[in-house]
Amino acid sequence: MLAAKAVKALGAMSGTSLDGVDAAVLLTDGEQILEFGTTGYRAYSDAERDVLRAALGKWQEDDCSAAHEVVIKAHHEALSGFQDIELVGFHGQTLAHDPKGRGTHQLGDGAALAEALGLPVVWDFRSADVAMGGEGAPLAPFFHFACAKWIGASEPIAFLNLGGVGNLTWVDPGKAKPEEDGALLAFDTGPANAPINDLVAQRLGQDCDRDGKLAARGQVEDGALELFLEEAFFRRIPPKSLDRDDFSLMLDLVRELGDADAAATMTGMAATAVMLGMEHCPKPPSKVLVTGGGRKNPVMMKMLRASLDCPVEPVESVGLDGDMLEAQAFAYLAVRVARGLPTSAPMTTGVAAPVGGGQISRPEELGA
Ligand SMILES: Nc1ncnc2c1ncn2[C@@H]1O[C@H](COP(=O)(O)OP(=O)(O)OP(=O)(O)O)[C@@H](O)[C@H]1O
Ligand SMILES: CC(=O)N[C@H]1[C@@H]2OC[C@@H](O2)[C@@H](O)[C@@H]1O[C@H](C)C(=O)O
Repeated sequence: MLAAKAVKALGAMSGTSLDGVDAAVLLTDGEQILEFGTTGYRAYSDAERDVLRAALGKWQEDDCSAAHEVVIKAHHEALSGFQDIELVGFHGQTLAHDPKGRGTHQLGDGAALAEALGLPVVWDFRSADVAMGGEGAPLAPFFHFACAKWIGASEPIAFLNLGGVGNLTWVDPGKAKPEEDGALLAFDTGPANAPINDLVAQRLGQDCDRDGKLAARGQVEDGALELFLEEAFFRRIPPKSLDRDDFSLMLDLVRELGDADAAATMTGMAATAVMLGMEHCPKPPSKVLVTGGGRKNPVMMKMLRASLDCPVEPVESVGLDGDMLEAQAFAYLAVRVARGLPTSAPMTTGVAAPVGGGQISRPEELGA
């Protein structure tokens, strides 16, 4: 059999924290990571972020035309400066996620982006999984499996993404393929940065609790934490996923607290949710590698280290880039889609059988 061709793919992620578009190049055959490439970031302006925020929770494209313009413009700018790209993986902006009800909504027409960039674009990664009974999220786990191989892991490890929402992937690197039974277990752990961002935005007009400085001055309020942990979500057996605002009750739980105690309590809620999630893993991981913006919050990292029984390190400790892992993941998944390989499996999303999500749009000049 011929070896699969290596593809220079460009992935783009606009995450739930609404900070901007991450872009990253990856050379891959859709199985192995062959080389990490250049990266880019295009921040949303405050005005753009307000437009996106106003569109959260919306399902109809007609109700989101201003947000759609923002998403396409920002991605066009974020993705334009790269050389020799063969394929783009475009996640889009999640506006709403209700896999057992209305479905999942990632704003962004990949066909429009393909025309704008003059490149084939893989997009709509989550719908096929949801249509087959899956959660449609998280989708980075197949890439985490490839990362575990790339770093030469020999023991089970976990990747923890602390974005707006948190998600955990337990990996057994001894398995040959990610869709194999026992290779992966993945799920959203709970809210991570999104509610903290919302808290400091409402109370202080800031975009995040930078370096955990506010939380560091406060105390976790145990009563609020206990009420939070009563949420049925934490008792659900994974795979399971969340919408960005599923836990908006958190703001009510800390309403009476001062700013520092409220930030500390919310940070504690995110860390404790991870600890509870860890109990679902088939066996304890040898370490937890943390990716996403939350790894830059020392208070969050300290709380995680205090509550987990294994080393907790940023992914940089193994040579990965925690700001770009999700963008790289969608470059990787795009190549898998192009090759007809699955992108999720029963133990990553709860889907009935391994499935390849995503559709490919080619610009007219390349032929549809
Ligand atoms: N220095 C820092 N101190 C504290 N928090 C930080 C810092 N840097 C980033 N963050 C937090 O990380 C968030 C961005 O994280 P990330 O880019 O991983 O999220 P995302 O990709 O938008 O979300 P998701 O993974 O849920 O889609 C910021 O909104 C902020 O809350
Ligand atoms: C529906 C959706 O967009 N979910 C995001 C969100 O942000 C983190 C977590 O919740 C994860 O489930 C997912 O993103 C990552 C990239 C994923 O699919 O792996």
